[in-house]
Amino acid sequence: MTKQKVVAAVPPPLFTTTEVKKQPLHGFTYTGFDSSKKVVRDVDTNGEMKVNMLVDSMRACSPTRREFSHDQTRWMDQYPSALEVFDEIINASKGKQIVMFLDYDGTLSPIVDDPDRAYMSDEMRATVKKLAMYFPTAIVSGRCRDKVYKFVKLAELYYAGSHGMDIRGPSTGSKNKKSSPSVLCQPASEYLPMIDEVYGLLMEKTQSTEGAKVENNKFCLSVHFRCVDEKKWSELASKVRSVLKNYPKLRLTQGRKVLEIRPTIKWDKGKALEFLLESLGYANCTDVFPIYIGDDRTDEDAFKVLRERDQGFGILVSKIPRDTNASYSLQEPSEASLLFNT
Ligand SMILES: O=P(O)(O)OC[C@H]1O[C@H](O[C@H]2O[C@H](CO)[C@@H](O)[C@H](O)[C@H]2O)[C@H](O)[C@@H](O)[C@@H]1O
Repeated sequence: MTKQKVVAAVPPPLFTTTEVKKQPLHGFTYTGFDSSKKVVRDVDTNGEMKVNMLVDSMRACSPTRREFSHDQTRWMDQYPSALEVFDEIINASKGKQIVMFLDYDGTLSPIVDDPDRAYMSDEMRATVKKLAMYFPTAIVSGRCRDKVYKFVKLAELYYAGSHGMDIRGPSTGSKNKKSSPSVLCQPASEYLPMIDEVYGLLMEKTQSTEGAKVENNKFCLSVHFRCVDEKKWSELASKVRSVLKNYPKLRLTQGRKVLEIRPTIKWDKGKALEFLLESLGYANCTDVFPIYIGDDRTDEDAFKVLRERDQGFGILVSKIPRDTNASYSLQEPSEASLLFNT
């Protein structure tokens, strides 16, 4: 993208903390995929979600490549590789201000067994750094913001951690005297004590399930089952459910071999994208071109916002055909790096 004619980046205006209106409670909500690749939303009003339903969806969210191989060609026709249509993308963005939104895991770093070792390559870091010299660039991750910053290590970016519930702007100041960036948006701050409490309970409950790992992402939690024997998924699902049934203000969503627990507030990566565009002064702007690259279910909220705004587009990183609101696809993180260097 370095050859792209760039519209001068507008310096971001001063940010203020955003107040988010609290939404009514929805009880225990699960969002996931079924095997026919349709989005399923099962809300059990009594808070009694069946564990086997959750296990089914854990399986459906973890399909093997083999299961989908025959769909691949058709899917690639519908969601062409962003690398192949690069010129089209550049043409569509001409005269507009590109704003880049990048998911972390599975987009900038390859998926690995140990979430604490999901490092991004130096090459990818250099590429993102270059990108941020031309366009306002944000990392939008399910992870705790501090943790994702430790992986990315680029002070000039915007960071939206905890699925967008913790947003900060770039650090400013000289190399020797960096002024710490002010918090821009933390719509779920009142949930912190509850999240900490549930983290403790989940750690205790799941410690006997071999391979399970609970990650504290500050405003949300992850229960990883990538390293859990599939025969134990049901046991793990029961444990998670038994804790969550006492917390109707928390909901359960699902990512790549991970159960994600988060507040029921109506805030997601899509809202974070809108917040950042607004903060950058592009709320009602027609000449802005946001590009969002992500690999996970949670990135769909951002893809959807772009479709609804009819601005820019989403790029899904996936080797496996999936229903998506993105417009283009990439197979893996290394292709994202290739795209930026085209
Ligand atoms: O929004 P993201 O930046 O994509 O974060 C979503 C989750 O990413 C991490 O988990 C995923 O990556 C791990 C490391 O490759 C992998 O082991 C795990 O199976 C994946 O689900 C992160 O650890 C989670 O907390 C995030 O919610």
